[in-house]
Amino acid sequence: MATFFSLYPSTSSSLPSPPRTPKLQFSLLKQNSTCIYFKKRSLYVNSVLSAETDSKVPQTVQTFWQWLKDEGVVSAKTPVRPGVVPEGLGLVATRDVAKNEVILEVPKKYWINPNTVLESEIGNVCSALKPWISVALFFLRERFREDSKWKNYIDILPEYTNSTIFWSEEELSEIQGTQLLSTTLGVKEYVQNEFLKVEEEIIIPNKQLFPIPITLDDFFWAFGILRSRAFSRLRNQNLVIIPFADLVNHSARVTTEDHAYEVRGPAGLFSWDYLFSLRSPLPLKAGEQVFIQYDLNKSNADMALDYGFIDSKSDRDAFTLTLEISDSDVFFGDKLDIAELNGLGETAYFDIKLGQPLPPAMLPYLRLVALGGTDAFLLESIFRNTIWGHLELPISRANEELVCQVVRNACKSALSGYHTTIEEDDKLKEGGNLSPRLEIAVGIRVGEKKVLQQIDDIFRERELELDELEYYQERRLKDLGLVGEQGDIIFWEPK
Ligand SMILES: C[S@@+](CC[C@H](N)C(=O)[O-])C[C@H]1O[C@@H](n2cnc3c(N)ncnc32)[C@H](O)[C@@H]1O
Repeated sequence: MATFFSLYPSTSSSLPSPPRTPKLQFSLLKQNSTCIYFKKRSLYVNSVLSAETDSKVPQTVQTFWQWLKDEGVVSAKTPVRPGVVPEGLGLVATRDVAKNEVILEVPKKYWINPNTVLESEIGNVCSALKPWISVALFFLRERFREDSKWKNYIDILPEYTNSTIFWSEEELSEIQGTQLLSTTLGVKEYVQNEFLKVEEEIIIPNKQLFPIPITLDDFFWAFGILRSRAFSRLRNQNLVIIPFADLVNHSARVTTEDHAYEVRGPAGLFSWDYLFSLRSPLPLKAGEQVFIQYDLNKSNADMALDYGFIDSKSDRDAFTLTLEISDSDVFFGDKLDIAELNGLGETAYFDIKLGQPLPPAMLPYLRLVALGGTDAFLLESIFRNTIWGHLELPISRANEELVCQVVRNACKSALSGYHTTIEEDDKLKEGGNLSPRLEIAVGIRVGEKKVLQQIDDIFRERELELDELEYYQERRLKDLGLVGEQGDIIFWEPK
């Protein structure tokens, strides 16, 4: 049966998720937080060209295409070919293609996943490794082998992308103050630590399997390849690279994600196998490029880190607020208990998107964290089953005011960490002519600032309404029938 999946989403894949980024001041609120470069194929052409017919398609791509033909993966009926496109390499239609028509099928024996590694010569030494690390080592070993079965494929892979993990210090300074910078540095540190571990435990003790030294840069290359090209959510496949299918580029014009399926079908002359089957989400004319949607849920920061480009849709602009119950809070135990009863923890992450309302649990969590003083009675165990309902509405003026102040201060503090203003960035974007990496940097920093501004606006407006809001005590009196129409308190006088 067909299974829905998309290019590697950060949550369900075996690839590591980026570490959460550092925090803002005060434990109430903490902050988290087109193009591709090739070593062997030095090309950057702005037209859509296709293999075989075009001398600009590098020899490596021609050889890869011939290999796919020889192996029977493609035939004269295959309606796409690799082509040079603005995004690097891509898939180009060789004839008109209907919407949802199957454009390619790749048999399972050409997929690269942790099982491929297990069945290889390094399978024994890699079996206990994290899936992404074993696949990374596999790629690196195959990359250096002249007799590799995968040589024709590995030869067409880019040397690096515009992912922020490949940026120089100078380029990274353009995202100063952003959550993306903290995430990027966190990911780089994580990858480096994993490399040092695997080098000591696997690579060095098994020199016969890894005769050519593997450097940290090599390891980053493999990480970048997996991060930008792995498909996931395929049945039982959290991390899989599908050569040929991984040439497909992303377009925001595609708004659905269900283009790829795992099917059973003929895989060669006499055999059947699982096939990775890709459909074109858009109708195409001959010569046009195939696009898919990589992941509707990724923020622009995720896209910049994983793929090295960002999308123009504003709801990709996001900022993650990290809230925390301080362990020095006298009510720490009760607050944690309440948070856990409601599916949250000592630390909670809230992804806020431009133009979207705040996540529903954010205000209750903020009120919980800020709860104290005369409101602390609500933390008593008799309220445990009803407290979250109370927290969904304002508790007291003091509590609501504290929440507003803390959020606004945190937003202001975060906004002061960027080295440019929204206006300056908007001007740079309008001017155009930015290098691909600067375009990402400007897009990310202006997007984050706009979200922070949006959060600040929400809590500024709330501050202005503090006198009009209805708080817990009034609601309680109303429930007891002790407040009149005008909000006046009805005193019960015994007859
Ligand atoms: C799965 S690969 C697609 C094939 C790739 N273009 C190549 O040359 O090998 C994903 C990479 O393609 C590039 N890419 C895909 N869609 C893009 C887009 N809309 N804008 C810019 N680059 C894109 C990025 O470098 C990304 O990391």
